Amino acid sequence: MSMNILDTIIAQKQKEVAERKAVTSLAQLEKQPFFARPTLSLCHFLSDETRTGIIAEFKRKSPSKGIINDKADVLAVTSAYATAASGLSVLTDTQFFGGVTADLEAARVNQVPILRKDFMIDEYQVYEAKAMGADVILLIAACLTPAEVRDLAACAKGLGLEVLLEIHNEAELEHITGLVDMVGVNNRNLKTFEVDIRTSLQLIEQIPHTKPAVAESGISDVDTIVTLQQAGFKGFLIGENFMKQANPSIAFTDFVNQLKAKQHAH
Ligand SMILES: O=C(O)c1ccccc1NCC(=O)[C@H](O)[C@H](O)COP(=O)(O)O
Repeated sequence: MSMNILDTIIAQKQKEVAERKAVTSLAQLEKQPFFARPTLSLCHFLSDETRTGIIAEFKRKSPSKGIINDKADVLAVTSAYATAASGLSVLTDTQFFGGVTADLEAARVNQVPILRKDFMIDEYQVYEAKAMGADVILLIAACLTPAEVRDLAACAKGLGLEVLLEIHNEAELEHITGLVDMVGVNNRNLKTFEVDIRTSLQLIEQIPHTKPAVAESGISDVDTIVTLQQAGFKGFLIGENFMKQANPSIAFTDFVNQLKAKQHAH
């Protein structure tokens, strides 16, 4: 049977996690400076109407696009994003996305919630997320069973982290549990890379109203945000649209100004 990109990423994660466990124990992670810090609530920031609902992602490269931006400075870019974003998303996967733990640690100077964007398969990674200063973890339904989602979410909640569960189709709605704080709908099919905003619009009706909904991937214009907002989405995860510009900070600020003008006109 042929492997898709998600299978390849997960196989690599299993190897990496085993290697890291052999080097750093949970007790050592617990002693790291950020481990004891009180976390910020992304749910709370998403409901703050003085912010935009945008979760702005620092993303150097991706399996679907290759290099997006290998020059951007993580501190400068995330600090610009933090002026109006409701949260930051920082990729910590190295092989497929060019991210590193130090990116998230550098972004931590910002007083907005940070999502550790990675492929979580083991409680060890949840401890790592807390140790590097994250506030939220991502659990991807496409690579976890409902029982694994429950266990990883319980571990996250025990450490004071919030959980964003990512789904992509109706069948994955079954992964939603009381331990999940927010539900993300990824418009990118992680197996084929096809992006379609209609995925979000089709699934929103079935997401419980108690869980803020986040539309993810392929968002590149303010009209799409307005459409998604009208459908009920509270969060908008955007990576490539800003990162592909030579200056992602300026691209973000221009986008926010356009969004405010559009919302003012409605
Ligand atoms: O982006 C990819 O190519 C990708 C491939 C395989 C698994 C995950 C992938 N991306 C993760 C994401 O979901 C996005 O980084 C995130 O939603 C932002 O998307 P975009 O605004 O389209 O960069």
